[in-house]
Amino acid sequence: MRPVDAPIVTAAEMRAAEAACFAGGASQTALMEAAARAIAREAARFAMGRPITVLAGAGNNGGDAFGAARFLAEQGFDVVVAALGQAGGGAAAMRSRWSGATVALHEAPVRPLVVDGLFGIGLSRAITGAPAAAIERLRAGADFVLAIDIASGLDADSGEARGIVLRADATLALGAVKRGHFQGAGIGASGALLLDTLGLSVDSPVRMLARPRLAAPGAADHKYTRGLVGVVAGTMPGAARLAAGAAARGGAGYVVLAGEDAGVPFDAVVQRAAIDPERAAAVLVGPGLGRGDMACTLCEEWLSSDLTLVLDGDALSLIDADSLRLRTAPTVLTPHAGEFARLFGEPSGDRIAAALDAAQRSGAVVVLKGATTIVASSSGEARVHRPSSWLSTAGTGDVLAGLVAARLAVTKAPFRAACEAVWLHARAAALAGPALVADDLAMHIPIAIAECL
Ligand SMILES: NC(=O)C1=CN([C@@H]2O[C@H](COP(=O)(O)OP(=O)(O)OC[C@H]3O[C@@H](n4cnc5c(N)ncnc54)[C@H](OP(=O)(O)O)[C@@H]3O)[C@@H](O)[C@H]2O)[C@@H](O)CC1
Ligand SMILES: Nc1ncnc2c1ncn2[C@@H]1O[C@H](COP(=O)(O)OP(=O)(O)O)[C@@H](O)[C@H]1O
Ligand SMILES: [K+]
Repeated sequence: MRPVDAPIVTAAEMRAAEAACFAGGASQTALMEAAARAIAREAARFAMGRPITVLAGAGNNGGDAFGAARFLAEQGFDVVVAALGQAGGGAAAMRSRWSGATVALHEAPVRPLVVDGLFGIGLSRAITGAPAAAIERLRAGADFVLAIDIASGLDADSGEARGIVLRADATLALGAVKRGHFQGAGIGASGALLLDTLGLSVDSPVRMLARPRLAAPGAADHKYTRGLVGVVAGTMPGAARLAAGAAARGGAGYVVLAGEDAGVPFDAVVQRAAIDPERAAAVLVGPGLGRGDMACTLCEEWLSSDLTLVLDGDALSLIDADSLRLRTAPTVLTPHAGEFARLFGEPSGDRIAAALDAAQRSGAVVVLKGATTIVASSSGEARVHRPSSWLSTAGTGDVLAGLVAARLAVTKAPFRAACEAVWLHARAAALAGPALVADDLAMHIPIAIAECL
């Protein structure tokens, strides 16, 4: 199945869940048989009758592979297993049940479907030498690679490549999806992500972002109760106008664009005026703000206010992460990788862990943007989402910042608001389609909202 709202685990969390399952009386062989059956089911779908090469390493990932080969052969598929090393532990039992053709990895025949059971969450060092050469040869010749649990060569936590990676067209995650599927080289090397939980009970405060449930305004609502968003314009007023337009379409009742050079807003609900602190439910500071003296002063003024803030773009270059802890009102930060590194230091491999650390340190909700976007709260919750790569165009971050401010004004709940905004932003991108520009994105927000009512 395609995972939705699924927990995302580290290798250590996965091993703990497996251990709890065994402590509850389940046998390792039974779990591996269930895994093998699930892999054979998916492989059969992708093979469509074509010959299959199954790669089997020495660990349990290889055990899953030997079991899958047996089930596929029983269904009549032409299967060869290419093995690396001597299977031990539970994998040895699976190997002993396989009586079909087996060759060494370096002799693996190139076939249309390759099932990758070389290494899973137990990868402990870089793949180099003869196995790396075999991987390159097989990938070049295969039409389709199905990875068992995780593509071989990916670090299960950070998604970083350790030596060569056998890039997959689809990955069947076993038990739970892993952090490495969403990060680093794992973004490009996992292909379509599928999940079989194998009946394991896994929970985590880190989950895939699900479609939010939104409510239409109530009969008693008016423009102020629905939430007034203030957007502070600076030296590049176009960015603030874009954010204001997104905030207006994101459900805010009223949007005020403030600044000397704000220009004429192009949306009826966006007024050019000063932001009334008594009425503003959320204020966005940063898109196109500039970094000069004026921008510094504005930033300091808003930071010292007791208003809910979204800090984006230039504001993120003018603030100090630790001073945010002094704020009494909620703060949401929306940095891209460069802004994040400036504020909190270069993240180690695991960006999810880095975003959680940053949220804890600053006390703010952190939206770490990129090919995978992570929403992290200071209480240790995170939601992870992979939007369309067509978002990688100027101005889409301003749209997201405006959306966060709008959802904050509506919900008054920072983590929830950031999650809603990230989902709506990605959905609007999917609706806008290829070659989108930031203005198209804003136009599609109402359709994305309609899908959540
Ligand atoms: N527990 C269960 O019942 C279930 C587990 N499941 C499955 O188990 C998988 C985890 O299995 P695992 O822990 O055995 O580790 P795995 O990924 O097979 O690799 C370890 C082996 O590879 C070797 N090795 C590592 N790096 C290497 C390198 N670069 N080059 C060469 N060798 C290298 C390493 O050698 P060592 O480091 O010990 O020298 C060891 O021999 C998991 O992803 C899922 O598929 C599911 O079916 C659910 C049921
Ligand atoms: N490769 C990518 N795949 C998916 N989304 C991306 C990718 N690169 C950037 N994005 C998204 O595009 C937006 C860019 O924001 P940002 O870098 O702040 O740009 P800008 O400041 O020009 O608005 C973010 O929402 C980010 O998640
Ligand atoms: K694998």
